[in-house]
Amino acid sequence: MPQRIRSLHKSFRDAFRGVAFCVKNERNMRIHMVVGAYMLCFSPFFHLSAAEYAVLLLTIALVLFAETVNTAIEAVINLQAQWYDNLARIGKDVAAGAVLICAFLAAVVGFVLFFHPATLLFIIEYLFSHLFFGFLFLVSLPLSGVFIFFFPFNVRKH
Ligand SMILES: Nc1ncnc2c1ncn2[C@@H]1O[C@H](COP(=O)(O)OP(=O)(O)OP(=O)(O)O)[C@@H](O)[C@H]1O
Repeated sequence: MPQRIRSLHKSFRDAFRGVAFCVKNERNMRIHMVVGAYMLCFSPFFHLSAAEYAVLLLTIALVLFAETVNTAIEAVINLQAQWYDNLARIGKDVAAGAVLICAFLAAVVGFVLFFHPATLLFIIEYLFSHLFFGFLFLVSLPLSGVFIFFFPFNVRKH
């Protein structure tokens, strides 16, 4: 493999490893992923426009971005501050605050795009009348819980 391709391949591999680290070690990351996945799965019921889909995708990406940057900041702070340190606390609190702001924004976007009581009722009826999808939805709930709280099952932090 030529050197340039190899270095491109390596940078992608490193970036994927970073994302995988967040998914394995950050429960909040898994919560954001599950919520984002449900939003995308149910979005066809809401007949979103292209612009609304763009807002939805950007919002999901923003929350995942904030969580990954928060994880990176935590790791760098841990490298420097092994013990209690006021600046370390401020750095971690501010980074967590950035995630909170993005999650709050995502909740508002979700409310604006998806709070249509008639459509929500239709979805419930749909899940009851289409047993396959109803079954899939029911099965997805405990699986999501297991993914959020128990994944990756046997990997220790760091
Ligand atoms: N070295 C430290 N010195 C002072 N306070 C700290 C230190 N490490 C962590 N803290 C405090 O504990 C909080 C949680 O830090 P921790 O490293 O456990 O992050 P976390 O629980 O993984 O956070 P998140 O849920 O955002 O990923 C921080 O927001 C900070 O207030």
